[in-house]
Amino acid sequence: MNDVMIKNIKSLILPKKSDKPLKGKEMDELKIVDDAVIVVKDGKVVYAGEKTDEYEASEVIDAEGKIASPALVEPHTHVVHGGSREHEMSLKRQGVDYLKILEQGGGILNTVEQTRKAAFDELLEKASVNITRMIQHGVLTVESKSGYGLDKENELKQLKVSKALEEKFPITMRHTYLGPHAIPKGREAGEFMEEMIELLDDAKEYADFADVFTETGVFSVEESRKYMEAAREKGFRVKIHADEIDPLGGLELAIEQKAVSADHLVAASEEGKKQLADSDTVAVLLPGTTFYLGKNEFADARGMIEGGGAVSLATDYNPGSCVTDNLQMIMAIAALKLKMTPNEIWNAVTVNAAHAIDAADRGTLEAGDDANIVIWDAPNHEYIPYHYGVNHAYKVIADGKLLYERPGLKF
Ligand SMILES: O=C(O)CC1=NCN=C1
Ligand SMILES: [Zn+2]
Repeated sequence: MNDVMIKNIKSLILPKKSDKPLKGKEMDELKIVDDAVIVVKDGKVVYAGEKTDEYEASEVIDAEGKIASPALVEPHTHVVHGGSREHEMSLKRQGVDYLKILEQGGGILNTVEQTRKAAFDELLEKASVNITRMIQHGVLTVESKSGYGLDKENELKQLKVSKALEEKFPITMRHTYLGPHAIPKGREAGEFMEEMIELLDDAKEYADFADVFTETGVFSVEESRKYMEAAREKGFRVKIHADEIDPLGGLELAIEQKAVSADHLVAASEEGKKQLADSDTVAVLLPGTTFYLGKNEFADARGMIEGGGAVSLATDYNPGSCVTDNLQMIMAIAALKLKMTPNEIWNAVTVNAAHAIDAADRGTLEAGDDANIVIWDAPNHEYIPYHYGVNHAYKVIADGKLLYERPGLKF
C-alpha cells in the first residue's frame, strides 16, 4: 500500500530529469500531462503521470482541479544576515550607485557590521522567517551563502546558522562559503584574500561550495582565480558572482575553473557566452537584482540559451541588491525582461536550478525522486510568470506530507 495519492491534478508540469543541465533548445521542452495523479511511498515518487487505477494509497490529497509541479529550487540566496539596508534606498534615489555605496563603507560592509553584532539565535530566527516564506511560495531546496562575516568567527557563524536551518525545516539546502565577498575598511584586497583562502579549511566542514565576488572595487579576476584554484584543491566545487556590474571576464574565469555556476552575468562578454555552451557551468541569472538596482540592461538570457548554454534563475535574496524571497516574482521578471519562454522559465527554477547547486535529485518528479510537490492556484503553467507579485502556491507537499496549505479568510 502506498502512502499518499495526489489526485485531480488538472495538469502536471514534469521537467525532464537529466544528468546534465538542460541547454539551448532543450530548455524550451517541458512535458505537461493533463488529468494527472502522483503516487508517493516513504517520501519518494512511485508514479507521476496520467490518471490510472493501477495504484492505491492510504491517504489522498485533493489537487482540486488545479495544476501541480515539482517544488521550486532556489540556487542563490544570502538568506543568513543581520539587519537591513532600507536606509540605502534614499541614496539610490539620489543616484548613488551600488559600488559607490560599498566604497563609502555601506552596502555589504553595513550588513557585515550588523551580522557580526547579531547572535547565532538572532540570525537563525531572522532567516527562519524567510525560509518559511520561501516554503509558502513553493520552494523546498535553498542555497545559502556566508559572506557577511569576513572573519573566521562570523563566517563560520553564518555557515552554522545555515546548517541549523536545514535541521529545522523539512527542506534540502546547499551551503556556500563566500568569504571573499567584500574587503573590510583599511584592508588591501590581495592580503585579505589570503586570509579568506586560509579560512577554506575551516569552511570545508560546513560548506558545499566556495564562491567569490569578482567585481570592480572588490576582487580582481587574478585574485579570484587564486582563490578558486585553492578551493578546488581542497575539494570544493566553485561558484562566482561574475560580471554583475562591470565586464571583468568573470564568466570566462568560471568556465576555466569548471565552476558549477556563474551568477549574475549582466555584463558577460560575447566570448564568455560562446564558451558557456561547451561547458557544464550553469548561468544563474538574477533579474530581480538588475530590477532592484534600477538598471536597464538585463542579462542576455536569449543569447545564452540560443547559443546553447544552460540557464537557471534565482532571487539573489539579500538585504541590499535584491530584497525579495519570492522566486515566482523572478519568474515574471524573467518573462518580461529576459524574454524567456514559460517552458524555459519552469526548467530554470527546477531541473537547471538543481544542477546549479549539485542537487540533481531535486526539481523533478520521476520515480524515486523526493516527493516535493506544489499545487498551484493557477489555470496553467504560463499563468504564474504572467500574473506577478502574488503567491500562487496553494498546497506545498514535502516528502509526501502536506507542509503548507494557503489559508482562507476568516469572516
Ligand atoms: O549587496 C549585498 O549584500 C549582496 C551582494 N553581493 C554581491 N552583489 C550583491
Ligand atoms: Zn549574490
